[in-house]
Amino acid sequence: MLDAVGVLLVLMLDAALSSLLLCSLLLVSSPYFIVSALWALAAVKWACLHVFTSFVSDGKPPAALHGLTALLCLLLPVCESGRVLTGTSFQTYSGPSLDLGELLLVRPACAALAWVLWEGLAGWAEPTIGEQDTTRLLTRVLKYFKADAVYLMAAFTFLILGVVCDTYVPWYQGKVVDFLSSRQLTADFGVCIRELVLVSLGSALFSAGRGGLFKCSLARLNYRLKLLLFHRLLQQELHFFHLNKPGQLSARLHEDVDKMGCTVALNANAMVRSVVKTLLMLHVMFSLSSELTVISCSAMALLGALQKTYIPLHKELKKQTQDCLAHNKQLVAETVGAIRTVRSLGAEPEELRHYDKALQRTSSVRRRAGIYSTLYRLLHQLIFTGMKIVMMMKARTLLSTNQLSIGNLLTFLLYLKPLQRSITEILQSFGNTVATVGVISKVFSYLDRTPKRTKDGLLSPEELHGDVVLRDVTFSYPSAPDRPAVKGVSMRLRPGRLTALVGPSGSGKSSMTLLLKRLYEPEEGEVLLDGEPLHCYTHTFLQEKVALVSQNPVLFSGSLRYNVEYGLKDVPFQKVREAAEKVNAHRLISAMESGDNTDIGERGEKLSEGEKQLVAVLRVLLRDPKVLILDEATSHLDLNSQRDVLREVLSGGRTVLVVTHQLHTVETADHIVFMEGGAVVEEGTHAQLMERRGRYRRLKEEQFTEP
Ligand SMILES: Nc1ncnc2c1ncn2[C@@H]1O[C@H](COP(=O)(O)OP(=O)(O)OP(=O)(O)O)[C@@H](O)[C@H]1O
Repeated sequence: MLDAVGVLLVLMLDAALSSLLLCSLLLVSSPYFIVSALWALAAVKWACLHVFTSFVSDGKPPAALHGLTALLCLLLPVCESGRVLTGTSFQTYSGPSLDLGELLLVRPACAALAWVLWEGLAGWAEPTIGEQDTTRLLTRVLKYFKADAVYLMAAFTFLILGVVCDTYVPWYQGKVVDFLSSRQLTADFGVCIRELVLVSLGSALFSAGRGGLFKCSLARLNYRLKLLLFHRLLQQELHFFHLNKPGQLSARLHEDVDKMGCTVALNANAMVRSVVKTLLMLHVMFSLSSELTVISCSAMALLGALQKTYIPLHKELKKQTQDCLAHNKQLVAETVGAIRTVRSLGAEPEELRHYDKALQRTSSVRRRAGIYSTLYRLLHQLIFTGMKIVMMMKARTLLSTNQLSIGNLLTFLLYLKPLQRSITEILQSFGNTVATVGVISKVFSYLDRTPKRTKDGLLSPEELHGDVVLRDVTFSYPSAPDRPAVKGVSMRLRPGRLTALVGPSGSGKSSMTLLLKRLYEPEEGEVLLDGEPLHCYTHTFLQEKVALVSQNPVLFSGSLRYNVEYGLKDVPFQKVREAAEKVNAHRLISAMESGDNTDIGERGEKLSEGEKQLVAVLRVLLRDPKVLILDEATSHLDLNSQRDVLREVLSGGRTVLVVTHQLHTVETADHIVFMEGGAVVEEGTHAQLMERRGRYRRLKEEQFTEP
C-alpha cells in the first residue's frame, strides 16, 4: 500500500519538478549547455525525490522506489546525451524533442538504459559484505598470477588489440559493399581492401597469441597452486583427513584449483574482451545510426534480463543433473562391487528399486531442464524477431531519407550477432566468476590452514637407546572428544625387550600405537623417547627411528620392489635380499630377483594378506628403526614366519611393542600390558599375570588364539 501511494506521490512531485526545471531550459541556447543543464537538473531532482521518498517511507524507502526515482531522473539526460553524442542532430539541437516516435520508441529504450545505469551505479557504490569478500578473494587469486605477470600483460595487450581489429572487420566489409554498390572502384577502394585484410589478419594473429598466452599462464598457475596445496595438505594433522574425505580433497586439489585458475585466465579474459568489444561495437553502431542502435540496445537489455534469469536456473538444474548422475554411478558401482553380498542376501529386488528411484529423479530433473530451455529459446527468438521487424521498419525510413546507406545498414546488421554474443559472454563470465567464489574460498581455507599439532623440534641425536616412557597419557579422538580412547596410561618400553599390548577390542591398543608414532598427540601427559618428548625431535629423525606396522598395511600400485623400497633412495639389492631372507620371504626374493616388475595392483590386491604383511615388515626393517611397533602386523603369517619376524625385529637391541591376540607371542614377550576401556589394568610377565588370577587370566581363553 505504502509502495503504491509512494509511487503516486513521487510521480506527481516529479511532474511538478520537471515542468519547473524544463522551463528554466528556455533560458539556455547552446546544445552543450542544454545537456549539462539537464544532468545538473537531474541531480537536483534526484536529491529532492530522495529526500521525499525517505520522508514518506520513514527513512527506509523500498528498493522499487529507488529504481523509480533513478529512472525518472536519469531518463531525460541519458536520452538527450545520446542524441547530442550521435552528432546527427547536433547543429540543430535545441532541447528535448516532443516527437511522438521518439517518445514511444527512443524514450522507453533510454528508460531501460537509465535503469541499468542506476542499478550498476548503486551496486558499485554500496558493495555488500559478500561482494567485499568476492573482491578480496579475486584480488588474492590475482596475486598468485604475479609470477606470470609478463605473460598476462602480453595476453591482455593482445586481447585488446585483437578485439579492436575484430570490431572493425564488419566496418570495412560495409565500406567495401558501399564502394561496390556505387560502381566507382577508385584508389580508395584498394586502400579499403588493404585495411580490411590488415584488420582481419590482426584479429586472427592477436586472438591466437592471446589464447596461447592465457593457456600458458593458466598451466603455470595450476602447477604452482596444486603443488602448494598438496604440500599444505600433507602437513595437516590426521584428524583433518578424517573430517575431509579423500575424494573431497582430491576434487579440491584438481577440479577446484582448475576452476580457480579459470576465473582469471578464462573468465576475466572473456569479460574484458566482451566489455571492450561491446563498447567498441556500440560506438561504431552509434556512429552508423543512433536510432537503430537504441532499438537494438533495448532488445539487448531485454535479452540480457532474460538470460540473467535463465542462466542461474540452468546452472542449478545442470548441477542437480550431475549430482543425480554421480549418485546413479555410485549406486551401480557399489552394487556391482558387492555383488557377492547382494546375491547371498537376496537383495537384488531392493537394489533394483533403489536404481529405479534414482533414475526417476534424474529424468524428472532433465524434464524440468528441457521445459525451461524450450521456454527460454522461444522468448529469446520472439524478442530477437521483434527487434528485427522494428529495425527494418526504421531502416526503410532512414534509407528513403538518405540518412543511411546500404553498406552502413549491412555493417550494422553484421554487428548485431556479435553484440548479442558479447553481452551473453559478459553475463556468463560474470556468473562464472561469482560461482567460483565459493570454490576459491574453500581452496584458500585449505592453503591458510595451520596444522593443529605441536611444531617439530630440532633434536636429531647421533645415538638413540630407544627407551620409551608414557607418563599419564590421556587421549581422545577429535571426533569423539568426550570419549577418551586412552585414559591416564603410564608404561615403559625398554630397549632389547619385547612388550606385548593385549586387551579386548576397543580397549585402546591401536590408539596407543598411534600416539607412540606421534600420528596423534596426547591431550594430557607425555610420551618420552630417551627422556625427551617426541615433538622435540625432527620429523625425519622420528619417522626413521620409530616405525609402525599395522595389521592392514597400505601398499601402492607398482612393482613389489618399488613397494619394499618405498621412500628410500638407492638401496642396494643385497640389503633388501638379506632382510627378506631373515624373515623367510623366499617368494618375494625370487620375484624381485627375477626382475618381476609386474604391478601388484591397487593397494597390493594381487598379493595375499600374509605377503602384504611381509612387504610391510620388510619395508620397515630396511630403515633399521630403533623402536618398532607391530600392531597385529604378522597376524596373517604362518607360525614359522611369525617367529622369524619376531626374532629379526628384536635383533640389534631394538625396543619392540607388539599388539597381539596370539598366545605364542604373548608367551614369549618379556613384559605384558593388559588394557581395558582405554586404561592399563594389569602388567607383568605371562607367568606373573596367570598367577595373579585377575582379568588377564579370566579373559585369556577369549583373548588369545592358539597356534
Ligand atoms: N578415528 C576414530 N575416531 C573416533 N573414535 C575412534 C577412532 N578410532 C578408534 N576410536 C575409538 O577409540 C576406542 C579405542 O579404539 P582402538 O582402535 O584403539 O581399540 P583397539 O584396542 O585397538 O581395538 P582392536 O583390538 O579391535 O583393534 C574405541 O572405542 C574406538 O571406537
